[in-house]
Amino acid sequence: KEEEENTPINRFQRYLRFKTAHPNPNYTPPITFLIEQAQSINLTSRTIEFVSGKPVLIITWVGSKPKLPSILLNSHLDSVPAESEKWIHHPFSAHYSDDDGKIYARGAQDDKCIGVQYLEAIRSLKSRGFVPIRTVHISYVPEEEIGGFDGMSKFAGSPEFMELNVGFAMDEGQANPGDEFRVFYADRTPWELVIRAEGVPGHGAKLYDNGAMENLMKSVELISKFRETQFDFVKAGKFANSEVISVNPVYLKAGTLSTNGFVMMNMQPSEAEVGYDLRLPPMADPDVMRKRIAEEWAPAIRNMTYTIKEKGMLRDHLGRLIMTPANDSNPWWSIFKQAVEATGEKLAKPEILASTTDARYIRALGIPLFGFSPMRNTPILLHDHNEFLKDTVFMKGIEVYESVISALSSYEGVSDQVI
Ligand code: MET
Ligand SMILES: [Zn+2]
Ligand SMILES: [Zn+2]
Repeated sequence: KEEEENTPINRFQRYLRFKTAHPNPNYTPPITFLIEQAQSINLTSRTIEFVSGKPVLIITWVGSKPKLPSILLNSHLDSVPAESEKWIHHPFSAHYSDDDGKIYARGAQDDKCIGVQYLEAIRSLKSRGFVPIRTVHISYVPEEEIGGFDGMSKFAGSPEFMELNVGFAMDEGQANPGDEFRVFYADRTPWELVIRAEGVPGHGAKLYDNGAMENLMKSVELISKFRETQFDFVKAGKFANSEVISVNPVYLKAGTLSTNGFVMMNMQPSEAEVGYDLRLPPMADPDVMRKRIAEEWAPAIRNMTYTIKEKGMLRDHLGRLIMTPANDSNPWWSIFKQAVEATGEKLAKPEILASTTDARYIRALGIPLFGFSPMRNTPILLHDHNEFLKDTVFMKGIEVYESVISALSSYEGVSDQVI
């Protein structure tokens, strides 16, 4: 038992058991745990609360040339909710069986694995006497799953972040069912699209034009057609999921309520509303999208209005697409790739991530960043039931990070210009 308590797997289980799932993440216990871990390997840590109750933790390993731009390894503390009754093991038990080696927990893949692997890799490098040239910072941020506004967005915009003098960063990626590790050089940008229709109400038995529901349904059909054309490119193998525009309905709201809370079934309502999760790849033209929404999906001539909440940006303040070059023009790419390959592993072709991470706030500052979660031969289970990671995959990830962190922190080159 005592032996078990000192293994990397056990430390991973302990981190997984903290309830940091929305809607009520409690960030204090995992931060206390991480600070203890940092102290056990003589790393310094500090916590900053940009928003009360939503702390950011920064753990630091000072390099021998601390004036060189640093390396930042980021992960988020929070996770999405889990419907425990639909799991085979409780999502916060971090159930681990020696038989199949699977560790079940919400956050096992997204993204508590990397949060622990960063520290375990450093623990191992330290035990071997490795000394970094560049300073390495590890950040743990809250609120990623709800957009990062009270987390990484505030952190990346702070003087404290500027002082870290970050030259290169890494953040979460995604699992691969195949043999290679995946790496991501950009994210898609999320838009929350809400479309509303208004019209005259009418008797449920009456056929008439320009009712709110009828007008909203017309738009829903048009949007479904657009969704289909995008999906067809994916199905035909022309583009990856992350290279097209996705638009998925997430709620519908309509109906006239009677006093007891039931919908009046004989009443065509005067208002109706639909909400979509829309994601744009970096190369998409947002103006074309806005025009399509204004003219086709929510035209004023059909008494429709809309709002778009852009939860990210496509370009940085200099008007450049927010992407990190994943080729030899970027020295960090070469160092990263070689470091992964030095462990006997292979990298898949660099990709755009279909979803969205806090990486966008760091890349927007002009800092090169790759998304990477070293999970291969692993089904993609983020936000799904029965999220798990195998012990062997977790342990291999530590070895890969040892190689990556030692290579990145040893780079003395001058190519530190913000790209
Ligand atoms: C909407 S901001 C990003 C939150 C989450 N990571 C997602 O991709 O949905
Ligand atoms: Zn994540
Ligand atoms: Zn997630």
